[in-house]
Amino acid sequence: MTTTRGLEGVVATTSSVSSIIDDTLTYVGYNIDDLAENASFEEVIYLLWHRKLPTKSELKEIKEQLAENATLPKEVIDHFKFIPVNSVHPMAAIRTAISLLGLFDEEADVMETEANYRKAIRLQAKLPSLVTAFARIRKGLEPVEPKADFGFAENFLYMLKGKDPSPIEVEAFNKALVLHADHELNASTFTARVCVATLSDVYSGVTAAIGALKGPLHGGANEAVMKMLSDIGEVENAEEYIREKLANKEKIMGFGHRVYQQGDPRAKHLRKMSEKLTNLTNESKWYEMSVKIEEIVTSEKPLPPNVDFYSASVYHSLGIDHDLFTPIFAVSRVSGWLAHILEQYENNRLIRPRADYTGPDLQAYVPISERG
Ligand SMILES: CC(=O)SCCNC(=O)CCNC(=O)[C@H](O)C(C)(C)COP(=O)(O)OP(=O)(O)OC[C@H]1O[C@@H](n2cnc3c(N)ncnc32)[C@H](O)[C@@H]1OP(=O)(O)O
Ligand SMILES: O=C([O-])CC(=O)C(=O)O
Repeated sequence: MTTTRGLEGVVATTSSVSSIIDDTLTYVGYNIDDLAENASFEEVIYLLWHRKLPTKSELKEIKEQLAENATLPKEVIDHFKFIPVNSVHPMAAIRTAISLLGLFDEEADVMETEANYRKAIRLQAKLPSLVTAFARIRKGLEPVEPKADFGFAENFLYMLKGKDPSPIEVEAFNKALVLHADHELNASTFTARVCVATLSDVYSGVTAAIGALKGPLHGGANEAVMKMLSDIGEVENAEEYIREKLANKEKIMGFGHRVYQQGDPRAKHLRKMSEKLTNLTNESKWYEMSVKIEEIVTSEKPLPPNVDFYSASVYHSLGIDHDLFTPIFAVSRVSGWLAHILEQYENNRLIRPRADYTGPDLQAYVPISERG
């Protein structure tokens, strides 16, 4: 048997959802640059789930379905009042809350295609409500209901802050949602597919995926980037901080990628948005510091920034708490997880690789009475 550490380069499935070929990312054949500049997140959800862009009436319908399904069961809101909201990480709270949501869905274990699609709508609609309700309850505030005439990005910011966001905030947030929606067989999506390939349910798949996204080598990197920027504090401290980390062979969060060789095509969109937003908030130091870090890292190593690097200063400029950055990633990526879960069910086979055993040779069992 040959082993490939971290499954690098292993092709584990076919998929028609998204592709990364020669450093170009496409969703169903549409270039990410095109989608980032032009598409609403709702269009992208539809695209990922149906493998085609929606018509006007299909877009209207999915928007209505998302709006109708955004309300959380009272028990799920109430449970936030009984957990240590001020000490748990929001990703842990959201992971548990998604699992809890499944208990209130009568169709949770109905495995028919139509029922799975209805659950996908419910999960996509409810995740923003969950994240924003958690964020408000821990501050002693009441959750805010979404507005019927707001789109997905606008409603998220509205539910989070309780006031109407500005057009530039909505544009930035929509772009971030579009850019994070899917990414071929990344670790959390693979986790979701492994889970549901046992014919487990959609809620289990999404709960498992949230657990995988939480780690700092994956989605958790965006929060870690903001921690690094905050630790550096001022642009002039960046050089010494980064060079010392590199000399100690420590990882610089937000850099490197398993698949991209030349760079992550999503990063440039977030970089542009970071420049725009930090100027507006009179905190351009976060953008300037990020650019400085990029210059230093790329002068030392072939490690371009990934999607998590500039998203940190974008979310910070939108006034979002730093520990909500990864839950926001989940609010977007759940669309991709659900597309892959539905695809996995369509043509399922158990995912079960092998391990190359490296433990001791065959040993005789020694009874406890004869052991020290
Ligand atoms: C949405 C996302 O998930 S994007 C990724 C988000 N994660 C991060 O930003 C965390 C920082 N980056 C990393 O840890 C890695 O680049 C990963 C996890 C993204 C990809 O990892 P892998 O393909 O497994 O590469 P691996 O971790 O084996 O690194 C290969 C080499 O590059 C170095 N390297 C990789 N990333 C970094 C980094 N960010 N900073 C410094 N060195 C790095 C490693 O130290 C290693 O060096 P070595 O060969 O001298 O030991
Ligand atoms: O593809 C990966 O390994 C990680 C990533 O960039 C993503 O999930 O967006």
